Amino acid sequence: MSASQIWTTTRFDLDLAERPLVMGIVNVTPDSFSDGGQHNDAVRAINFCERLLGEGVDILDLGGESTRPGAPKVTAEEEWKRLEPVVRAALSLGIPVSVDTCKAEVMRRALDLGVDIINDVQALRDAGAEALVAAHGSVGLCLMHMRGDPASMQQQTQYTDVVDEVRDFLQARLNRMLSLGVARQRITLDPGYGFAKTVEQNTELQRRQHELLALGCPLLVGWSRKSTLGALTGRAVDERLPASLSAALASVARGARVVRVHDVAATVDALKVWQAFGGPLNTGA
Ligand SMILES: Nc1nc2ncc(COP(=O)(O)OP(=O)(O)O)nc2c(=O)[nH]1
Repeated sequence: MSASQIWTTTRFDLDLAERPLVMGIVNVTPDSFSDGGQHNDAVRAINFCERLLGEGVDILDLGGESTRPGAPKVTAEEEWKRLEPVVRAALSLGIPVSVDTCKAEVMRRALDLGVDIINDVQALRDAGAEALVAAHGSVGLCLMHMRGDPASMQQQTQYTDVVDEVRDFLQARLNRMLSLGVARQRITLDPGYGFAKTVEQNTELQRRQHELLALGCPLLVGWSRKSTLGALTGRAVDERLPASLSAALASVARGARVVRVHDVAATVDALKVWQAFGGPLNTGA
């Protein structure tokens, strides 16, 4: 069953997905950490969406503000000005469209246009975001772990046990949204690789990622091109495709159901081979 079929029938019930899904990153920003400026206007971003469709993407994730460490804040007006034409065009492509935003105002405008998923790296902590999403009964959600904001998060890496504390955070956010009536099958959870975590903490979280499966929601992960992969390989941000593919497969082997990536075609190929070779899903190994 394709991602679109899952969406039309069950609205983001990933338990029906027969394989890990590929979420393609479309950053309509001048300053994203790896592709900033490449799709920074509506025409180029829309063309990129169409290219990703041809490469086999399952979900488009549209972002209008960088979340890299130290990224400057963008107003809701500016963020939506960047996103609106791309959202409108992406919605006409017939595959699920996600908007990557922390702002309730941007969420509202995206939901009014009919986007399928809200992907919030701050797990709906903006005023009004919880109620807004809960009121939209069919929208899919990704709740991610981070601390602080892009300006402060890398100063907040003090954990007793990073995996336990990420799990406890996600459990609390999940419980909150369930208490507001959001159906569990609409929710994915994300450990937030690269957010308020050191290289060692990111790798520890990966090694024990399967422990997050106890939360009972599909995991969405985003390793693509991130600085931990650079630290492990010595590769610059534009040389991290092999590392990104390896990290995506490692995450899938430990239970991830959606991988959020820049390089869709390569990831689709890697997952095809992994699946053909009997790659188990959610092994927890
Ligand atoms: N759910 C989820 N969303 C995310 N959004 C942005 C980034 C950062 O990557 P990118 O969008 O490429 O960079 P930037 O934030 O600089 O635009 N990572 C994640 C992630 O790991 N998980």
